[in-house]
Amino acid sequence: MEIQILDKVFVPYISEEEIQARLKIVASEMMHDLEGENHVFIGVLNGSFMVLSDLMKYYKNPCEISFVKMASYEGTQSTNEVKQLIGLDVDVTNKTVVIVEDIVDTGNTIEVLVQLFNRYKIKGLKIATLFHKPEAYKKEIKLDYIGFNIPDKFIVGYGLDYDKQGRNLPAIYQIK
Ligand SMILES: O=P(O)(O)OC[C@H]1O[C@H](OP(=O)(O)OP(=O)(O)O)[C@H](O)[C@@H]1O
Ligand code: HPA
Repeated sequence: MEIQILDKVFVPYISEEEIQARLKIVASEMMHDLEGENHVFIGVLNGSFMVLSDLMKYYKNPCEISFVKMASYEGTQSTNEVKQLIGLDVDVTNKTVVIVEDIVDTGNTIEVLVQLFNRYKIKGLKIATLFHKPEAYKKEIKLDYIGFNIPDKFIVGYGLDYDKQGRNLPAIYQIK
């Protein structure tokens, strides 16, 4: 069923069940790769609050979890300027850092995050994202875990907003 958020109409795109099934698979891949490693998951607020919460319910290795807050989008457009609004509050020294994003679109945000974490003496850096738009991606940075590759169309739900609305939807909707 179509939904309206502010001035835009969205159509159902990826269901709650499809998201949860994919998260279980990604969590088990991560558990295999990170076994025995001292590691910390870093969610990128606001968008990643839902994916990190659900992903961690399926993730059984001992680990730390924290968040940073970055923002670059206004409405449906990237501003090309990524601001850090809440900084890092965990010691990442000698740990493997796993950045968890809801979406990697142009790659502007992830580029700033990689620069940020490379300033610390970390053991390694991995990037996980639930959604990725390969056609919009402008960077060379490798993404280690991708939930869904999607076309270059604006989506909303499951943490992702349109003008601050729609983050609470449990499924993903695509702009009509
Ligand atoms: O690859 P990019 O083009 O940089 O887009 C991806 C970023 O955009 C969104 O964040 P946004 O800046 O909208 O902030 P939010 O998480 O608070 O919604 C999303 O959560 C990613 O962090
Ligand atoms: O498609 C999108 N939807 C919501 N937020 C976003 N941030 C980057 N791309 C998107």
